[in-house]
Amino acid sequence: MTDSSTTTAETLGFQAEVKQLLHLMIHSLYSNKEIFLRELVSNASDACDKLRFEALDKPELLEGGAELAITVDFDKDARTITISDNGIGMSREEAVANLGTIARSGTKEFFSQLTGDKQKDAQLIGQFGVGFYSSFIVADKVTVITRRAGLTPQEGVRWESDGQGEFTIEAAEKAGRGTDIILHLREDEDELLSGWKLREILRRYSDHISLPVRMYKEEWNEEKSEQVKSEELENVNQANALWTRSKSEITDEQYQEFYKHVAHDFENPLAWAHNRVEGRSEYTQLLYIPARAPFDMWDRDAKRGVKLYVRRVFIMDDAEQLLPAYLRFVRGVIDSADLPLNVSREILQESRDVRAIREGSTKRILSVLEDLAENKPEDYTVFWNAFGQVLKEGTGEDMANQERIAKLLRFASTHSGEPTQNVTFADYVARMKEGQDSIYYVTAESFNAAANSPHLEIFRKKGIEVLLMSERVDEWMLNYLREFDGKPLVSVAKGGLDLDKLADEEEKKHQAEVAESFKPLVERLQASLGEQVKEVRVTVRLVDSPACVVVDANELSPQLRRMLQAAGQDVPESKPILEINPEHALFQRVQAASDEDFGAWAKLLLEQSMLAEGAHLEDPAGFVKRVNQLLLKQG
Ligand SMILES: Nc1ncnc2c1ncn2[C@@H]1O[C@H](COP(=O)(O)OP(=O)(O)OP(=O)(O)O)[C@@H](O)[C@H]1O
Repeated sequence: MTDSSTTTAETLGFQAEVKQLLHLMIHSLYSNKEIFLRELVSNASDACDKLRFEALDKPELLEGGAELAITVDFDKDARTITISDNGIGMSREEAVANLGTIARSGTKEFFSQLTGDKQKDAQLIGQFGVGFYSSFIVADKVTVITRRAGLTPQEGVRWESDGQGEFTIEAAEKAGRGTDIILHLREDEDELLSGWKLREILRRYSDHISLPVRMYKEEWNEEKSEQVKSEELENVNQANALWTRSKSEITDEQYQEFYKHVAHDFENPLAWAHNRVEGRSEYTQLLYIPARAPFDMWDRDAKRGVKLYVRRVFIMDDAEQLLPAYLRFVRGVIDSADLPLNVSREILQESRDVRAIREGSTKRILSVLEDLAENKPEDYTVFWNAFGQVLKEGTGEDMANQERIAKLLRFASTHSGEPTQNVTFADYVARMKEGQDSIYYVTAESFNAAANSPHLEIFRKKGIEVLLMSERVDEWMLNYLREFDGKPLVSVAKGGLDLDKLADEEEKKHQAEVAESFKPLVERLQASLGEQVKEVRVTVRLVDSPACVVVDANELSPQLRRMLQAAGQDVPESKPILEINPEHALFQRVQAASDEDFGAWAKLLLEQSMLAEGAHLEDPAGFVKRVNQLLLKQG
């Protein structure tokens, strides 16, 4: 029994984002219009993969033919191109959901980024993936006739739209399962109505598809003096999965096209690794490093991971267990010879074979990145700019490979003073001063805050390089990454800086004298600030600034504390240590102040040090009042 809603014709509206996508795509992707065929053949191939997978449990789904294939045909008189597959097909509900909406996380945010500038938007749209909707680049009407595998011929569905904002859907009889996509070409697209042209596009874009892509054979007809189609189908692609071929038979272009298919990207990848692994676990990997981050990179729920095949049979997209999360930018295929065909996500989590694949693939990707960094530094920069922040997560997530990951990191530093992240730990170590045994860094909310931190003053004076870190992930990374090459990573804003080895005798003597002679001042400040500080002491860090705040070496850095608080976490109370530079001219004033003003000075020194460090003051209005009070005393 079928209810009326599944048999009658209905006109439905596209989701607002689909309308927007269609409009933008038609206008910005026109110069790339041939991609429609790649997208539709790609979908057809995915539909066959899904059927093959579902049929593992329900072989009856393959009724009427187990040989899966894609057929491309054209009709000069009707001015149509038809792409047919005998894959999984769609039910009425699926057709409405899949061909009328975009069901992907982050879609709204994505559309809000579009600027109206054709070139920029074309890039963004490419990044988003246009899929089925790319049909409307060349067609002014698209008809889809589809039947879900397992349903009867009467339960077919006909979907049609002119891409303007609505589509109709109604019941239709369809003899075989699968999907026919019929493109009614726009007026100027007649050049596509040619067997030669379509074959050329298919070979270029779809040669790697593992299923046969077929077209009707054509022969030259003397009488008509034109190519005439015969009844016989022929394959136009190689029809064996690209990763199963041997490397020497595959051109760079083929690798690149395959990447576009698996990654739904428009741009070429930066690098790839193609290997057959034998031994404890047997599998083939074809893994790619993209050149740019997908729009939903930072969305934790976004799909990620590589496609899993078992002995050429597609099992699942986004098999995130096959790679650690910090390599979630990697795209590609892993084809295992060991896993059972009915493997589920749950089984993947437990499987020893999967663990072996994950370890092997991780090592492989790290080698690709090392190779890129060494031999193609410009490409590595592209990679680093797109994915550096994600890779940093690996320092905590993958302790076994921490050292290798650390070598791949890039930082901004006081050496150039530029925000560009291009300094390696090895560069830093090579520039370390005589007697310097630590790698120094500062963390702050922004590059400027880091670069202007007062904590850097003594390092600048002594010409010691400091790494400038301002990404959220840095604090997290520094919790795990404690040293490089046996040299500890030390925050310039934490603990008592041990710069002794870098100071000459005279300096040391001078420091001791200063500390001694300003003891009463330090005690007075301590008494005035009381519970607000943990300690007041004379600094060795400052040159130009009067004071700064620091925390003990074992405490959370103020930057991390703020991040945790912003994320709603309870963090234990901690009081700052106020370090003063008593030789700064300001202290003449402080020393000379009346008892009443001294309190204001003490508080002001603490507050300005906290501001410089990036903190938000508890009582900003009180701070302003104190500044004004003391400014007025000047005259
Ligand atoms: N030939 C087909 N057979 C069965 N289902 C299909 C077919 N073509 C499209 N679909 C369904 O429509 C959905 C939407 O397709 P569309 O091409 O817009 O996006 P996609 O392939 O999921 O992703 P992308 O936009 O990245 O290509 C697919 O996920 C699939 O479920």
